Amino acid sequence: MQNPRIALVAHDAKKEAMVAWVEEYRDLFHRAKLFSTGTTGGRILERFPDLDLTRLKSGPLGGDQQIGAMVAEGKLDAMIFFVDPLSPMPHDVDVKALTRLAIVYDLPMACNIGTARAIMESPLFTTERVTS
Ligand SMILES: O=C(CO)COP(=O)(O)O
Repeated sequence: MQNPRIALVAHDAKKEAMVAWVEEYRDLFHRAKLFSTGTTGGRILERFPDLDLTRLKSGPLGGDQQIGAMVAEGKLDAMIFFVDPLSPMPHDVDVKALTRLAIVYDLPMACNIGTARAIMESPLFTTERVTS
């Protein structure tokens, strides 16, 4: 895929892991269009300022819902969302809604590093899609 459109989101306890994971795939991400919730995007851009990354609102302030709208409009090719399974979230309903939309629209979505690696190394990103 030439310019994959990828959403990157991480809860606070997972933000370091997200930045480290972006480092692993930085070559691919340099030709991707990235979209992140506010704080996650800020952390990624601090480390990789040259990425094409659009920061949306912070998750608890509507960022998850903005990404959900992109899913519903077919504007994403994959979503990587490192969820913190051990902390209660004030915006848990938004997280659930976002996950639900990824299922509804059959969007490849990873909630942990293992699945995120599997997606990035899948034919979706490693081979050119033939379009007619
Ligand atoms: O809370 C989030 C996802 O639910 C992430 O939002 P931030 O990237 O703004 O911290």
